[in-house]
Amino acid sequence: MIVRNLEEARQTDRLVKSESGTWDSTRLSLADDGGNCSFHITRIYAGTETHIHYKHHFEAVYCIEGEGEVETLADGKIWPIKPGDIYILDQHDEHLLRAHETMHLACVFTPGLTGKEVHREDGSYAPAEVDDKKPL
Ligand SMILES: CC(=O)NCC[C@H](N)C(=O)O
Repeated sequence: MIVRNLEEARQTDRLVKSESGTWDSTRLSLADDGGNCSFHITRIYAGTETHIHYKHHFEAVYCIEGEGEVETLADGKIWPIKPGDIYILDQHDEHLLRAHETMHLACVFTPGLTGKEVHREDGSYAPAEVDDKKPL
């Protein structure tokens, strides 16, 4: 059993600030907890746009607070996002995330992030390392 608290986690290195200056994210659960996922509370700052393209991860994003939109680049479609909405990047969809107000999002990544990833220029995180010492 593991119990953590958001405000306490924000006082530790679980709080990560983006190099782009457009978001921060508190990694409440990471891959080393043992599940094949990680769980984050992410704040997307008001008035910003972030280019994201998770080529190696599946991500589900639930909006708790704040409004914005996602533009999927393959089709130019704009998806308004408000509290209560979930968007699911089931196709590794390349997108722009725009926040009209600061958005508070609960994000689940599969496979889970280790916490050391940085957003690369193409908007992705590197693939999870294969643990080849793990028994099959
Ligand atoms: C919604 C989204 O993917 N924002 C970027 C940050 C990401 N949630 C993370 O925690 O690394």
